[in-house]
Amino acid sequence: MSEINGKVVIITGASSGLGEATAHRLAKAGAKLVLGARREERLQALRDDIVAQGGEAIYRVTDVTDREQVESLAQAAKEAYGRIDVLVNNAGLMPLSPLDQLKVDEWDQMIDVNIKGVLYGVAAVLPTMREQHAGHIINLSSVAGHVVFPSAAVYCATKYAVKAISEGIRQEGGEEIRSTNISPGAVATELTTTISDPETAKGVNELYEMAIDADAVARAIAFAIEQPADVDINELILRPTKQPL
Ligand SMILES: NC(=O)C1=CN([C@@H]2O[C@H](COP(=O)(O)OP(=O)(O)OC[C@H]3O[C@@H](n4cnc5c(N)ncnc54)[C@H](OP(=O)(O)O)[C@@H]3O)[C@@H](O)[C@H]2O)C=CC1
Ligand SMILES: O=CCS(=O)(=O)O
Repeated sequence: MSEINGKVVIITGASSGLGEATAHRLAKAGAKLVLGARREERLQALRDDIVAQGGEAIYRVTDVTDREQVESLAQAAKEAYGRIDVLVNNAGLMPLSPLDQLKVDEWDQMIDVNIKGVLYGVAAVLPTMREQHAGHIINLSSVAGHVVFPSAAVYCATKYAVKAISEGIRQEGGEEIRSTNISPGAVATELTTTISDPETAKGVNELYEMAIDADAVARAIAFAIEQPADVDINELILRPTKQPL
């Protein structure tokens, strides 16, 4: 039986894309899921789908920029299932644009969701994982957390930050807390819809013609979780085979 079976897994940004695909894959492997995002109707549909297929899931409407809401998501996991085994810190957005356009509100939003949201997730689960003497935090960085490219300075900065946070968790986690940094390249999701600059959107959408399916990332996440407790998969980079970046 898979190591995933019976594990309590919180997923932020579960209402679409990688979060949704991961929820489906982990539910099939027997995980007990706690789903968070802002769009309730999407979460409800996902929960219903998982339950209809014999899986276990609850959801809480969660904006990861609000620390109290992230704490409530973790609390819901403990109330429903008694523990937290894994947090998939996945919620994120990518409104790319050249720095000269000074889209400072979008810079703020990326910092709030992609960095502070991840940290609020860590703060919400770490005390419980310490009490349990076990836990696993999986953060969604990106290829953009390894290379910088034009129009992506702030997005890349957030994903480099996520990579640093993952390594910090690994170093401080000791024997108890596993830390996995997942860095995908182009994956077909709703991510590019957050780009408000038409020129940038055009270029990115051309790159994303090669995008791979979200389940590719879900499989990588499942691979990290299903390792035995003494094996910590720290870093996974996965791209479309033909992605040059
Ligand atoms: N797709 C790709 O090519 C790649 C994606 N990634 C990363 O993967 C992660 C998931 O993105 P992906 O699935 O592709 O994109 P999607 O746009 O499909 O999903 C993003 C998810 O984040 C949620 N979200 C956004 N803002 C908030 C918020 N304030 N609070 C809570 N949830 C929020 C959205 O839910 P809702 O709007 O309902 O709140 C949605 O469920 C991101 O961190 C992204 O940077 C990394 C590399 C490549
Ligand atoms: O996060 C996005 C993936 S890529 O466009 O940087 O490869």
